[in-house]
Amino acid sequence: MHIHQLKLTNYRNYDQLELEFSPKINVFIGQNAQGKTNLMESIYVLAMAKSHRTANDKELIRWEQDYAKIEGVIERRYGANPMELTISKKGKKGRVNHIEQSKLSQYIGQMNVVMFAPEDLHVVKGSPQIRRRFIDMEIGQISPVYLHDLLQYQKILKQRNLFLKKHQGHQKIDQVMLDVYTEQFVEAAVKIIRKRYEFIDMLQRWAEPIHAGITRQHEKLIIKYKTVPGLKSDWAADDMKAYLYSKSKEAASRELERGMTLVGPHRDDLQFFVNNYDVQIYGSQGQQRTTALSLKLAEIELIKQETNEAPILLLDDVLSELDEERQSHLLNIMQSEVQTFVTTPSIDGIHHETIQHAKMFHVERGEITCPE
Ligand SMILES: Nc1ncnc2c1ncn2[C@@H]1O[C@H](COP(=O)(O)OP(=O)(O)OP(=O)(O)O)[C@@H](O)[C@H]1O
Repeated sequence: MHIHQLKLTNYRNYDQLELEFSPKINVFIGQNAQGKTNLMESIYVLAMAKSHRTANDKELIRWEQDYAKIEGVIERRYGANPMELTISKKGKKGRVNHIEQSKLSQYIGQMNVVMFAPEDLHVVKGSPQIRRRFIDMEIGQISPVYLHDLLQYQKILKQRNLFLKKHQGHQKIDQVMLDVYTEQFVEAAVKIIRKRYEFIDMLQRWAEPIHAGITRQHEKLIIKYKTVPGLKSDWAADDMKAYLYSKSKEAASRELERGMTLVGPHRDDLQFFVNNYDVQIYGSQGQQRTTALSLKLAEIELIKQETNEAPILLLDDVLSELDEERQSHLLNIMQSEVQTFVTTPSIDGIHHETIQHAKMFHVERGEITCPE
């Protein structure tokens, strides 16, 4: 799959912009704060209806404007597919083939992107929140219904937390009401946990050989999903629900003391092991980068497997952060059928071959020019 045309209206520092891309490699060169990340973000938002760097959609609208619009023509195996996303203060609307989608979960998944930005290098070392976000965004791409389930879970969690907060420190509470909340909570939580187990399992299958390849067979990468302690991945859904219900019951008095839900997938995490030691604690910076790179490359393969088409790869300011060997692993991918976008302040630190056949663009103060 590749994006052929992009049109931006009132998006961040772009007033009006129309571009045509190469189906292979596109390189955007520009100084700081000129709009390189904004452009990459717009392609990501066109696919995901969500930014990778902010949860506040209003930030995407050009200052003093009422709405932002991103339009793109996506070339797929079976033909061209126009997509359009409008972001206004009232919300977001997505169109595919000029038809408005009643739900954003129907819109997402039509176009697949993999973003590799400097913050992804922190997926190993950073907070659990970064890793949960990573899992959620990736599953969302291959299974849009997951995003719907996740929203549902967050809604129920919020209601249960409100109840606990309201009764914080109270001796007497409406036990029947709490049980109702807990039942709904468990039902939604188990859906999330099962999908995450499934995803991590697939990711592991791709990431392990990729990581071994990058490290010339010196390192074995294991990804471990940390969810509710004691819960087992091979249990049937009903057994998981019964277990989570009993764990919630057990935690109820502590939850009432603290005024929040203490057990559930909102506290999940990932752990990465290289040759059996925890990379987060013992890994060198280089090993953490290799792990992040293996995860991204695995994501590409996983999306290919699930959708039968290669996703679009967005490399925002990361190439120069990787040494020549790691760059060349990305280079191999870029030279295959993956359309790639690269941003960089200068081409000096980038492997020469990578950009030899690329389409080059210059970014300056919200304007993009293509010298050819
Ligand atoms: N909603 C907005 N409306 C107008 N301008 C915006 C908006 N949001 C961000 N900007 C401007 O966009 C510019 C930042 O662009 P961007 O983040 O793409 O930088 P960049 O070219 O990737 O540079 P760097 O390499 O430093 O990340 C800043 O000048 C910022 O003020």
